[in-house]
Amino acid sequence: MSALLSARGLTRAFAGLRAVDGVDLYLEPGTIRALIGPNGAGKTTLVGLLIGRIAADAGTIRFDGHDITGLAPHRRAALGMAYTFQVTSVFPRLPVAENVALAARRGLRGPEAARAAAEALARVGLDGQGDQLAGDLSYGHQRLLEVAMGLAQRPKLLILDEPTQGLAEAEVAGFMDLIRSLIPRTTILLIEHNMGVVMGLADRITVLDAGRVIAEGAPGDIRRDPVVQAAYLGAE
Ligand SMILES: Nc1ncnc2c1ncn2[C@@H]1O[C@H](COP(=O)(O)OP(=O)(O)OP(=O)(O)O)[C@@H](O)[C@H]1O
Repeated sequence: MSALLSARGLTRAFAGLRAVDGVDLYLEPGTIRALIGPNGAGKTTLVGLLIGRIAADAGTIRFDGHDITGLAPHRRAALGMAYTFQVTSVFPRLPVAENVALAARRGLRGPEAARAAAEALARVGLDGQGDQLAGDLSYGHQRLLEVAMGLAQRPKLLILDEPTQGLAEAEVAGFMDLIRSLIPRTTILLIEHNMGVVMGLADRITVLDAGRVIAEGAPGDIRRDPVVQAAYLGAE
């Protein structure tokens, strides 16, 4: 099967330090990929390169048949890439439904945007709370709202940066069910520190360390990989 996203040789340095150093990444459609690695490994920078918020020094990125290497973030979004941030980015003074409607209108128009927004809210289970101010939702529900904002764009690829950070145990279980329910329509790239979530969700795991991919494979292989254990899992 051909990759939905393929990145080759992606490189980006900050003040001489290679935050991302010659990374290759291939995402099969309809799968869940986790990106893990110690603090400062380059995960957020890599995602920044994929979505176009950070320019690459070298390397190429193809997405759904297009070379997107030099494309602006909104053009990548229009091709079907959505992402949620590490820090919650909802508009607290707007109603929940309006937050999702705004996100939907980034890529879709009129009645289709309205339909996508309603669908996305229902998908994360917030359809009963559309009239509440987003800022009045619990932290966990705000994180779900963010996922709904990503889904409202009907993305082919949804990138989630530490989506379970700060969630209660019971919320994490619900979140995992939600992510599974998005497959195969949506492909998922997940930056995640919670190893239970990573091992429970990912089809494949890519391990970054000091800007390089040090391992990639199925969860069981990654768990047993001595290089990964030395660099990362052993330190947990
Ligand atoms: N805008 C920037 N300017 C300078 N250095 C940066 C910048 N962004 C990232 N870095 C550096 O690049 C390296 C990789 O950072 P990055 O945030 O991508 O790692 P990460 O794996 O996402 O870490 P964390 O798990 O802590 O979020 C770090 O050494 C960081 O200090």
